[in-house]
Amino acid sequence: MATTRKLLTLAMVRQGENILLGFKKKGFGQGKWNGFGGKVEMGETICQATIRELEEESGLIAKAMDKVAILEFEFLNDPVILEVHVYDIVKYEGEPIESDEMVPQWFPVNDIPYEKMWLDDLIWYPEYLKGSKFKAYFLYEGFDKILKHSISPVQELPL
Ligand SMILES: Nc1[nH]c(=O)nc2c1ncn2[C@H]1C[C@H](O)[C@@H](COP(=O)(O)OP(=O)(O)OP(=O)(O)O)O1
Repeated sequence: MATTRKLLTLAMVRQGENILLGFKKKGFGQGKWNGFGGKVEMGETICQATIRELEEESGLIAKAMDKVAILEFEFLNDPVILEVHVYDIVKYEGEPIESDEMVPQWFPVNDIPYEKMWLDDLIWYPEYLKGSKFKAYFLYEGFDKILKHSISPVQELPL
C-alpha cells in the first residue's frame, strides 16, 4: 500500500513546574488534552506553521522555540503516516485564551491528565519533560491501542 505523509506541528509550553495544555473541542483528537498545533499548509515552513497554530489555538505568540522531537504515527490499515514536529516554546508573549478549537489550562507537570490524552503521550512526555531530544514511532490500531512503538534519543533534529 502506497503511503502518504502528513506534516503536523505540536507546540509545548512549559513554565517551570507547569505545562499548558489545550482541551480539543473539535477535529482530530477531540475530547483530549493536547499541546497546540495542526497541519503545515502549502507554502509554509514547519516553524511558521508551529507559530501560526499556537497563536490560533492558544493566543500565545512564540518568540523562541527549540525542536525537541519528531513523532511518527501510523494507523493499522491506513496509508497515511502522521509526522508530528514537536517544539518546546522557550519564550512567548501573551496570555492563554480560549479559541474555537481549544480551551487552554495549566497543569502541574506531576499531575498531567494522561487518562484524557493520546496513549502515546504517557510514553513520550516523560522524555520531553527530562529535556531530551528524541524520535519516536507509534503504530496504532484504532485510536485506543498501541501495537508497537519505539523511542530513541538523538543529538540533533533537522529544522
Ligand atoms: N498521537 C498524538 N499525540 C499527541 O500528543 N498529539 C497528536 C497526536 N496525533 C496528532 N497530534 C497533534 C498534532 C496536531 O497538533 C494535532 C492535530 O492537528 P490537526 O490540524 O490535524 O487537527 P484538526 O483535525 O483540528 O485539523 P483542522 O481540520 O486543520 O482543523 O494533534
